[in-house]
Amino acid sequence: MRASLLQIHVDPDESVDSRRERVSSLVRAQSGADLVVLPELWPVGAFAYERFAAEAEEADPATGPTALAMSAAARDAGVWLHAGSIVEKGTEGGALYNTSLVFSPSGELAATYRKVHRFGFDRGEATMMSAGTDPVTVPHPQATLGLATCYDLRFPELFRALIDAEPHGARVLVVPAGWPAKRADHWTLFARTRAVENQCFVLACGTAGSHAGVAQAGRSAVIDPWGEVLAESTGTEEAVVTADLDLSQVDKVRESFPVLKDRVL
Ligand SMILES: NC(=O)CCC(=O)C(=O)O
Repeated sequence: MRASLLQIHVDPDESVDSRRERVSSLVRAQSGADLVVLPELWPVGAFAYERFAAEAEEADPATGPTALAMSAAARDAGVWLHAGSIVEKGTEGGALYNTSLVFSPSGELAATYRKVHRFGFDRGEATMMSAGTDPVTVPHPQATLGLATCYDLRFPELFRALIDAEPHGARVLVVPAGWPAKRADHWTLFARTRAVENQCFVLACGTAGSHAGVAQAGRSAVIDPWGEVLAESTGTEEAVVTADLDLSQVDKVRESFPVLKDRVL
């Protein structure tokens, strides 16, 4: 599986429309990849709380501008696209969600995932967005994908639910994020930890730039089931991080070091 992570520069000087067009072109340039991944809330910025309500949109490509643009870009490139997340305008009484969108190469919306763990404690996303409730896996033809978003990375029990999902547990964990530079070491530490403890690939795709005064970590990475970093962005600028995943490594690592079988609880 060839995976390309697009570490998008998000900054308030660029309009959402312009960024949407630019990101669509970047996705179209990835034809040949088996999976393209975008970061969390790249249209608006993960910390631009004051713009969440105004930029909220529908997850349906028939009505939501980001969903429509990403559906078309996935189809034109002929790729599976994890389009990162949007501020989703839910149908339930004005609720907002941090919702990831996954498109198949035909442009069909194959899955949505509403972020379960909201960041901010008593402010920001935690007070403005509603929480998702369900772990989501996606049947990519080469490997089942498990979805998580940014702050979710701090909650290992979600990842256990993804690898234990029926009928097929996740083998590639996809984590779009808008992770701040000041906690960049946590981002890389947790991404590698989730790979090692679940004996899975982890695709960790962050943003570049700075929005709402929060400088972003960048440091997107592709990590294998032994915890080795196959490819990464060492800088904080916009970047494309590409790696070829040997998916047979998941079974090889699980068989040669069968730690998952020793779980008691
Ligand atoms: N957007 C987020 O979920 C930020 C998470 C974060 O900053 C952290 O976990 O630290």
